[in-house]
Amino acid sequence: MTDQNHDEIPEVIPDYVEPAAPPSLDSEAAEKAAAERDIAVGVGQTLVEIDNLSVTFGGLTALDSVSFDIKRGEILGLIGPNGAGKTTCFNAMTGVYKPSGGDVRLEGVSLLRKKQHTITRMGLARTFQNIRLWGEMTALENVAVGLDTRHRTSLFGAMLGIPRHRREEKSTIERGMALLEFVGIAEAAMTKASALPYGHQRRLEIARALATDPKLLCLDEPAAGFNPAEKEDLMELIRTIRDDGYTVLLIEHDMKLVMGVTDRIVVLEFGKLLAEGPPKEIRENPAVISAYLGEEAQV
Ligand SMILES: Nc1ncnc2c1ncn2[C@@H]1O[C@H](COP(=O)(O)OP(=O)(O)OP(=O)(O)O)[C@@H](O)[C@H]1O
Repeated sequence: MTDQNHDEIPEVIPDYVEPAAPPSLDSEAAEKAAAERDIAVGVGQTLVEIDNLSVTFGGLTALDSVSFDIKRGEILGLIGPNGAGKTTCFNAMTGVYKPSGGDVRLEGVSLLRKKQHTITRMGLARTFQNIRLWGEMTALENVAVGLDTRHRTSLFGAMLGIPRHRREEKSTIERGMALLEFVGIAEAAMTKASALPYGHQRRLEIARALATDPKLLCLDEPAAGFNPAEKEDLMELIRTIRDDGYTVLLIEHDMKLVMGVTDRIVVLEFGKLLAEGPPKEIRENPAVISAYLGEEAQV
């Protein structure tokens, strides 16, 4: 949904910041958090195809025949001025909005007409611009909800306490704790989500999305409301997530963050694809600069 927080609008395109070396991973936490995943298989292959995707709201075309690919193992930035169609694109990909045309394919399989929870199970997870956590549940319980989407025990099996259910319960706690550790908030595992500091809530959202073991993690403005130091930490976390074998699609208004963390960038303007390329190229693209200058002039 459109965010009217103009504090987040970049001052045109700031100086390019060369990405720092990735931090070392806590390999034990990473292994528990993603025990069943084939890490870094097929890096660089097409994971998601956005194919002539269109979304209309009444007379308004919010997304107009947009096409781009997301490659396995990359951090792809999705940027554009306010109202360009970024969140609409996320919503069409994740089954929140029904596209009026085109297709979205994950590993060649169309996501159209699939329910949101089916799309999650197929491997597409997201966070929201406005944090959506279960406020009365602890941080660990919030992550457990994500992990539950992967369990195979039937309700009947759970009621009978069959060994597989007990194993799954134990692994939920272990993997949940590993995920909280992975995003850096393990000490807050037993704290109610609503009582967590804002930055921890953002990290918890990411942990909950990772709990579904996604092939693609979509982050919608994860740095909104962060101070510069928190943004630096977030960039490090996003790189760590990518280096652990996940593919990331990132909507973000903060240009320093986008330029510093992404491998490639797709730019939307007025619902259309404006440009696509590596950060250095995008930063120097006259059409992109003028799109942002236009936005600045409107502020
Ligand atoms: N549910 C909706 N009903 C009607 N119009 C909508 C809806 N969602 C989005 N729009 C409109 O579609 C256009 C694209 O909005 P969208 O939120 O996707 O842009 P955005 O690029 O994510 O912007 P922002 O950076 O401000 O979040 C805007 O004109 C917006 O007002």
